[in-house]
Amino acid sequence: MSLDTATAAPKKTRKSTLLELSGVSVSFDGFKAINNLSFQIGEPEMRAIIGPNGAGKTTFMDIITGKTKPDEGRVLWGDDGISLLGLSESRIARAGVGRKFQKPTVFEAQTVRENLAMALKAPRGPFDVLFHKKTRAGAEKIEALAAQIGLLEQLPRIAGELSHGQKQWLEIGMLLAQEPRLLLVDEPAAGMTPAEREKTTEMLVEAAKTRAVVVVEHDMEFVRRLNCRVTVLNEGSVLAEGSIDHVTSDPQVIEVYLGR
Ligand SMILES: Nc1ncnc2c1ncn2[C@@H]1O[C@H](COP(=O)(O)OP(=O)(O)OP(=O)(O)O)[C@@H](O)[C@H]1O
Repeated sequence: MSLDTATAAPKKTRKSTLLELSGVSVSFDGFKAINNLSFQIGEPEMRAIIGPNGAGKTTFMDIITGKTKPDEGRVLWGDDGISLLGLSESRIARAGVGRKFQKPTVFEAQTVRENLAMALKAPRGPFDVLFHKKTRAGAEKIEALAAQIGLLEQLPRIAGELSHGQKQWLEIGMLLAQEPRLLLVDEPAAGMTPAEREKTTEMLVEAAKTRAVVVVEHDMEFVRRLNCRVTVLNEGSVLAEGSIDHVTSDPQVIEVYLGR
């Protein structure tokens, strides 16, 4: 070992943890939808979540965004490990958690440009008032975002005229405009053509270079192309975690999910 290597500061080899859930449980009418769940994601990182219907995937995301408060456990966020449990949904959104639901929710009567402009100007948070003022920097940012989501040519179009896939990308762009540190994406590939799926993969992989991205998806080919660590949920807990090859060869995963 050279002197230089020996005296150099230790290299940061691990991603820092952005979000950590530990021992989280939540029951609905006595039914444990989430059962002693522990989960960690770093920044940046891409993570896929798979699991059978009713495994708790939606509830897991609802807990992160503050829509559902757990009965037990901890949900810690950011460099200082602050608890998200006492925070409202809009406060959590402002802290940097963005969520993309399965159904696209863009402003159909506005153009693609207007949709992105509103998202850029909007204070972070689902119910905050939208207001906007045109600036040169804003126009450049809109174009950069549109390029990122493959909609540069579509900027003047009314969002309602876009294809399903394009609407999904527009919404991803609107979320990225808010610069979330964690982006939660629910079944992005649903209803998309193979070409659209491929573009969506590229977009998410790119987004995950600078932030944490959690993708809940049933389409295993799509998950494989994300080329990331996979967490398998079942009955509200983590059943398996690791590479796609690791989890898809796990006999328990095959039994509860893949072998259906
Ligand atoms: N508000 C609620 N009240 C009662 N039960 C609920 C509620 N929300 C979820 N559940 C139940 O908790 C379990 C987990 O549901 P969840 O929607 O989180 O699963 P999921 O993995 O997202 O399923 P899917 O793949 O079908 O979307 C299910 O059995 C569901 O019926």
